[in-house]
Order: sequence, then C-alpha cells, then structure tokens
Amino acid sequence: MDILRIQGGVPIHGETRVYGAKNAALPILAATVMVAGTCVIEDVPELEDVRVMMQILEQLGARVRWSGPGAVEVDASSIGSTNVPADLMQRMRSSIFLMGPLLARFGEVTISKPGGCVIGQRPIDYHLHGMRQLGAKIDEQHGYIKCTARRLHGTSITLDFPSVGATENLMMAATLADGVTTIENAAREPEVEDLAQFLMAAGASIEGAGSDTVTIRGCSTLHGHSYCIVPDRIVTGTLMVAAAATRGEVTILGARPSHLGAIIQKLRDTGVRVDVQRDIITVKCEAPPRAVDFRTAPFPGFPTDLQAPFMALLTKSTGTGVIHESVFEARFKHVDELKRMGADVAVDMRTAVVRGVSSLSGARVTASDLRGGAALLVAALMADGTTEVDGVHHIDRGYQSIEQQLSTLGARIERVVIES
Ligand SMILES: CC(=O)N[C@H]1[C@@H](OP(=O)(O)OP(=O)(O)OC[C@H]2O[C@@H](n3ccc(=O)[nH]c3=O)[C@H](O)[C@@H]2O)O[C@H](CO)[C@@H](O)[C@@H]1O
Ligand SMILES: C=C(OP(=O)(O)O)C(=O)O
Repeated sequence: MDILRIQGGVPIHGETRVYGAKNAALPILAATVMVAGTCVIEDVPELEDVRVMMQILEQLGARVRWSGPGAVEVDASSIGSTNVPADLMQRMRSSIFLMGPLLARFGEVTISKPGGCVIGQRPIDYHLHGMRQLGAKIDEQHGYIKCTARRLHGTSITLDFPSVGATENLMMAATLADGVTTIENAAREPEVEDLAQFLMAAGASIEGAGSDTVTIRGCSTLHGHSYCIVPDRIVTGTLMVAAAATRGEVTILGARPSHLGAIIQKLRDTGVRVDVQRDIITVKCEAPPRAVDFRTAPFPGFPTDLQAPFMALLTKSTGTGVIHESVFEARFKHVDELKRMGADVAVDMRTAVVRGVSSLSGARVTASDLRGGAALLVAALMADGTTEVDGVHHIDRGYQSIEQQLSTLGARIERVVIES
C-alpha cells in the first residue's frame, strides 16, 4: 500500500509540462478496436486506468504495447472475443467505452456494470437507450448486458443530459453504422472533439463534435494511423490551483488554455494572477485568495473534475464561497477529510459553503476518489506540518507520478510504500 507524505507550507515554483488527457486517451484506445490496421497513440499518460484499458484490449485478443515513452501501439485485427472481462470492467468506468466499438465491429458485445469513482449513481441508461435507437437488442441477465445487432443503422438521438461518455460511445458506434446519425444535446467537452479527430483521421465522417449537435455519416472501414492526445485540462487545472494554494509561481507548458476558460476566470476572480501565452500558462499568487462562488456545469462551464481541488484552495481564502455541484449527486466525499485538516465546510445536498480559515493542519487523511484525492494533496501543500494521504491508488488513476511532478516544483512530497 502506498501513501503520499507531504510537508506543507512550501510555495511551489518553476516550470512543468502537462501530458495527454486520460479522458481522451481512454475512449481513443477503445476506438482502436474498430480500426483495420495499426494505430500509434502518442502522449498517452502512464496511468492505472490506461494500463487497465490496455489489459482489456489484450484480453480481447488485440496486440497492444508501449512502443516508446507515452506511445501506445494497438493492432486490433486479432481480436477474437467480444466479452469484456467483468473483473476489469469493475476497475474503471471507462471500460464502458468498449461497448460501442465492439458492437459496431462484431455485431455483439457482452459487458457488465462498470466501476470507477463513486461520485454518484452513474447509470448507463443513456448509453443503452442510444444503442437501442441505433438498432441494438439488449438483454440484461445476472449482471451481464449482452448487446447484439446484425447491423447498426443511423438514427436521431437526443440525450437527456449532455453526457460525455454516452456522446462518445454513441459516436463510436455510429461511425460504422449504415446511414447518418445525429446526436442532439451532445457533450461539448474537448475530449469528445479529440475522439472525433482521432476517428476522422482514421477515415470517419463526423461533423460538429465539440458543439451540441454531432452528425456522423457511417462508413464501412477505418484505417490505422498515428494520433497525439490533447493535453489534460484537469491535470493543468489541478497544477494551477496547487500553485495558487501554496502562493507560488508555476509555469505550465504544453497546455491548451482555450479548454480552461472557466478555471482561468475563477482563479482571476480570487485575485490570483494567470498569464496565458499560446500553450503556456503561468499562475502566480502572492496574497491569500478571495473567496468566490461557483457551480459546476458541462463544458464550457466549470468542470466538475476540478470542483474538489478548487474547494481545497477556498478553504484558506478570505471570506465565504458557495459551491454548487450540478453534475454528480455525491461528489463531496473529500469534505470530511478537509475538515479533519481544519477546514470549515458545510454541505447541504449538492451545495457546499466554504468559510476560509487562516490555517490548515497536517493530518492522516484518506482519498476516496480521484479528484477528491487531488484536493487532499492541494490542502496538504497548504497545511502546517505533515499530512499523510491514504487511498493513493485513486490519485494514480488520473495523475502520472504526481509526487515527482510536484517535487520538481519544490514541493516536499514523497511516496512511502507501507508493507502490509
Ligand atoms: C472518462 C471520462 O471522460 N470521465 C469523465 C466523464 O465521465 P462520464 O462520461 O461518466 O460522465 P457523464 O457526462 O456521462 O455524466 C454526467 C451526468 O449524467 C449522468 N448519466 C450519465 C450517463 C447515463 O447513461 N446516465 C446518466 O444519468 C451521470 O450520472 C452524471 O450525473 O465526464 C464527467 C463529467 O464531465 C467527468 O467527471 C469524468 O471525469
Ligand atoms: C471521474 C473521473 O473519472 P472516471 O469517469 O473515469 O471515473 C475523473 O477523471 O475525475
């Protein structure tokens, strides 16, 4: 078991480079299932979720390997199974991305309920409903979901909510369907657009990805190619918040500022200085940040994945900030742990009221989900004394060697392996 031990109170300084987005890499790796030929995906983050996705592809029969630093090569021509292993599905939500591609290529797929961060119910009803509209027959028995379709056909789908995962899954399935599919009220997240770019580079015909209407003209085959993943906006945002929280100055290279409008604006509202130049973002903070209110929303709104890290920043702000979590119904699990460090936060359903305190104190705390874990790291960097963060495997799902990245910026953080 690993823990992260942090000696707080040290401002972080210097330059760091951001790597490719987990949330783009995972659906893109799943989409390689539909490609005839070899794909090389570049700037893939070396994360636990990526390793699980590679394991799933391998168990389905694909040839998958790291072909260089951050490069994954996939040849899916040898896939011989359409059953996604239940134990691996349990390990991450993104395993659901195999549904669309396997169904589209083989006319059948068997999955089970995906695991992943427990931040709400996270049903998959939009995915299943959309697949039915594309012509799939779905049988649910003993916890397994079997989808079959002799041929998927184009249709018009309107999502009840702009779900990122459902937009991506349905877009992938529609890529090899007969005819034209439109997805209305589609998610506009940059990772949806990145997946569409990957598919288009393979020969798919997709218009409007990144807007709320996506139109896909089905094609019969996709060809192999090389593709570089979009930079991770959530990791970028986390580093920006950490810089502000420690009253440091950090320059992030290789970022995509246009994907971070809401977070840049909110940080500026707190009085933190954010300078943007092409793909470089510099964050500098000299005085305690002012409290601000925000509500999470689908892109281009404030990302739910940065709600917890931003809350950590507000715990030591001047004044009171009100946070409304509108995307997931149970995404405040980090609050009790922040309170153990001295934060003053009151939660009522989907709203958290954060009263700034003058100091936090180090404590032993436990991460129970990925971004909640990142929030504990931000709090630990600001706290007096030593914090030990447990549940590090959650953080490792989304941040590549986070202790190394923060150490190079001067943070006093180490990973400690505890023999059980
Ligand atoms: C791998 C990946 O890209 N993960 C991201 C993706 O998750 P994910 O794709 O799971 O998130 P969704 O956008 O689908 O979820 C948004 C909301 O829709 C609900 N919903 C979703 C699908 C469905 O079939 N039925 C349903 O009710 C969810 O419970 C949630 O309340 O988008 C989330 C919202 O930006 C992010 O927090 C995750 O980091
Ligand atoms: C919730 C997240 O991931 P997932 O959808 O893979 O659980 C996340 O990246 O914050």
